[in-house]
Amino acid sequence: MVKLLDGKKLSQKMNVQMKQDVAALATQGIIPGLAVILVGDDAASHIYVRNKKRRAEKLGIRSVIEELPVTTTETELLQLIDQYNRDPEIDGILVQLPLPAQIDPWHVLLAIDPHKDVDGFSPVNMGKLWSGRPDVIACTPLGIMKLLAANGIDVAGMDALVIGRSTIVGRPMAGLLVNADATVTIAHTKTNDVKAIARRSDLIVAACGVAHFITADDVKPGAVVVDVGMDRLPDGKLTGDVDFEHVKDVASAITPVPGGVGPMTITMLMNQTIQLAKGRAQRE
Ligand SMILES: Nc1nc2c(c(=O)[nH]1)N[C@@H](CN(C=O)c1ccc(C(=O)N[C@@H](CCC(=O)O)C(=O)O)cc1)CN2
Repeated sequence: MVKLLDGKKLSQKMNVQMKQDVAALATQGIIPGLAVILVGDDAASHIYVRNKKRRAEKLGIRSVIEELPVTTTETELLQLIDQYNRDPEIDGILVQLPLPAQIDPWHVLLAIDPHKDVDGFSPVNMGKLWSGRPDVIACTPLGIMKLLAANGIDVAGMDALVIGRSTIVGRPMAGLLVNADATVTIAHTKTNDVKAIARRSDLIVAACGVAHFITADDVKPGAVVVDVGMDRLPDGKLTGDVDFEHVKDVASAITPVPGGVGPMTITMLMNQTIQLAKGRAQRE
């Protein structure tokens, strides 16, 4: 029987601990603070940001949502980041991606104080991860590691394939897997025969943004399959990079879309905001 890696269920379970952590911080006079900056009109980003706000409210985290027009300049955005870098009641700063073309995401990542970089995308935090000394970690890959661990899946010794080399998922995912003693291949658009690599992998993390890219023929029997994709079928239905209906008959464990990796992303964001607030409590 295939094991369903249910991110919604694990998120609900983690809510209990997070609420306790927030209550404990409150006794020290600390309310975790999260600043979320959204530039532009991307419809999906607006939904994600709204969900982050709701989730923060439920947990007792103070969230500040900045919705900036699509015409915002890089200088204006960097000034706002600087304001939150200096705000003692803000523990985490997140700039929702993607950004409009006039803003260079690299400049944004350099501007966020690494101690408040709740996304873990800044070069300091990415460097720490790849140095085997992780601090703040990108939420989606961290959520995947939690989901695997919560389901008793130890990646040590596994041949793992990460499809995609983005800052949000592929690169930090590979770093986490290496740190957990997996042998990792990162595939990208120029990789020769990614499907052949998939067929010999014990773990596949698909983050390529192509609906149903991984089919049952690409999966070794018993492999673990993690789907980070959020793609739309021609009928508008949300699906992933993995052909779930057929791959579930070959894999030993698999994440659904929706309800797998996605919910864990927001859960880890909340958890890391709380962890950063705990750091503030220790310093004060
Ligand atoms: N600064 C960041 N930008 C972006 C990140 C990020 O981690 N940091 N990740 C994504 C978007 N994202 C959070 O920001 C995100 C995407 C999807 C989900 C989610 O819960 N998905 C649901 C399905 C939702 C739907 O029905 O459309 C699921 O998979 O079950 C959460 C967070 C890009 N930008």
